[in-house]
Amino acid sequence: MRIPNPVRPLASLLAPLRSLLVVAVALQAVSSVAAVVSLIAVAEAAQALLAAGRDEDQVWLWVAVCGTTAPVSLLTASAAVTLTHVGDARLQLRLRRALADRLGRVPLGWFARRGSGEVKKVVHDDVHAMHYLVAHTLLDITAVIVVPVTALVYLIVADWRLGLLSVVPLVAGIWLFARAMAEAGTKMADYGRAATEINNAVVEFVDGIAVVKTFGRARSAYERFSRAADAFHDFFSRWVAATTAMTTASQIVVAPPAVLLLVLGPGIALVVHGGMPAPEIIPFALLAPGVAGAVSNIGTRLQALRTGGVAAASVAGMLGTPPLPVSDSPRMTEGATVELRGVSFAYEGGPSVLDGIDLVLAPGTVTALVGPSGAGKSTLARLVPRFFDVTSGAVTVGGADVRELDPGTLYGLVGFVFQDVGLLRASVADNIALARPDAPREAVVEAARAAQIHDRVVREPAGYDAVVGHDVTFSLGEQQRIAIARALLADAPVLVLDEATAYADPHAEDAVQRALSAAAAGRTLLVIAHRLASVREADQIIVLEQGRIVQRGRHTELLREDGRYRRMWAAQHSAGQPELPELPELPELPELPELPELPESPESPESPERAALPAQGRHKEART
Ligand SMILES: Nc1ncnc2c1ncn2[C@@H]1O[C@H](COP(=O)(O)OP(=O)(O)OP(=O)(O)O)[C@@H](O)[C@H]1O
Repeated sequence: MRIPNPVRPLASLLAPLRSLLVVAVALQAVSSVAAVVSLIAVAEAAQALLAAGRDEDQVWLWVAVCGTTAPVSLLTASAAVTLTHVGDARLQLRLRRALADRLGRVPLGWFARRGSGEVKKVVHDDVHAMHYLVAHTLLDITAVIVVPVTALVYLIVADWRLGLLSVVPLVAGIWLFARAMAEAGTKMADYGRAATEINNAVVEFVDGIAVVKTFGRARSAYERFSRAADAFHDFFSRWVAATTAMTTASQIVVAPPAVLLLVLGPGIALVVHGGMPAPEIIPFALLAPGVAGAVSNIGTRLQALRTGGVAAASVAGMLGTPPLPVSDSPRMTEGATVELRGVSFAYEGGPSVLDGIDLVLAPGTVTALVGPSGAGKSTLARLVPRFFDVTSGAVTVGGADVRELDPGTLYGLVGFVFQDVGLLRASVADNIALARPDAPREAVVEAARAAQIHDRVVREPAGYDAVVGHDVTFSLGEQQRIAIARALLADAPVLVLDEATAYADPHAEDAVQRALSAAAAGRTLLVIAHRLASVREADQIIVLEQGRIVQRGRHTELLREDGRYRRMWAAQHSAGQPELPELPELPELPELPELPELPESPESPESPERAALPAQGRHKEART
């Protein structure tokens, strides 16, 4: 079996434990030698007993040697295992701390490309997978080497002819095992492919079960899984058939009966023909099976080494993730104006996603980002809290480039509510007070009221003490309102909201909009909106298309222009409101200058366009 390159990361991760592991391995070596010596002592005592002219002192001497080395072997083995476990506990703690530290310093955008499952696998599973390797495998490998070597040295000294014969099953076992593993090694990639195909088929089948069933595809999805399972079975059968003969042969030649037959047969012949005294055959009966027996455990040890090595490579890979560069001399900020100057951005190795963005977000104003799917709205919004660094240009908050701000300062300045809210398994109150754990309950409730989630929370018997995920499960819209409450309580002067109302139910949406308008007072608010109706009152609307700003202005101004915004508005209203036949007439909109003269809405005096829509239409605009 090929030991893959993960050995290098493994060695570097284990470097701080080197001296401890060296001592443990040395203790294990002593233990293995002592174990062999105690067997030698038994053999020698037996020979002394059976020898002509028995020397009783000699017998008792060997009994004493055995009585000493056996406990020494046990004690040193225990000490070695204790040391490796201590080292393993230290290593796990150190790795988990280092990983937590690194995860806290990588760009937030790094997480966007990875599922939480992948991060958990490395931080928990892979670190744990290294346990067996550090705590057990190193010692096992030491024993597998030291025991046969010590025994062979003794046997060769005792009788070189039978001693050399004892090497034969060992060498034959290793050769056959290596052949079996070489065969397995070439097929390892095929094994991985077959296993991945099954995985994908299962995930497709289970994840998409509702969709595939709805569209009558359950049978074909199941068939894909079935085909993958059959293919895996066929491959595995061929693989096992190809390697079984060699593996079995290697096990047979090192099995004690085979070894005894091979060594004792000629040994007895030697005794019969006077080539050696009969008692001298005893050490070979006792020790020769143990020499070759080491091979039978090699497979398990190598597999453990390989698994630990692969896990170490993942851990080392995550530890090697470049952290977000942090300025040595962080700048101070003044005010909460956000500015993007000549900003261009491309994801790593990808095409340009934003190009030449110039934008100023003034405190106390709401800026809405709109545009077709994939235009770059979320990307632009994420540049402000520095999920990613711009490719060129600069993003400034309070006059300071975000790259020159201390991350703590930046997150204190910029609050954000994105689509993936991520509530913690903690009480509702703790979830809301995440950024201000010492906030009084009244402040938490006030924020929840403003975010229109208070009524829902108090419907729970435990109210604000209900534990999310245990006592209460919130809908996506409710989760987002809790996140809004969290952002309001954090009271960051700049607030970035990505699809903040995407999941809100129609009844709550107007209220959330009002809460956000209130939150905007004095704040710099950047909102991504798919529903144009929700941002009609924004101070400026930025229309993005293919990463460029193609229009900017207020709602009424943009409707007057013959541009993307007006087409989007028309599309949303014609798609979402068949009851508004006049909306497809929007090309007539140059007459809109008349709009300010429309009667004011009683609920929303500053929104004449809103008042112009029939009440039922306000909630029915389709998303882009
Ligand atoms: N993490 C990422 N890695 C690589 N490319 C990405 C990543 N996130 C987004 N993109 C690409 O960047 C472009 C802009 O995506 P973005 O999510 O910013 O658009 P959007 O306007 O917010 O779209 P939507 O309205 O559908 O959410 C798309 O082509 C998208 O495929």
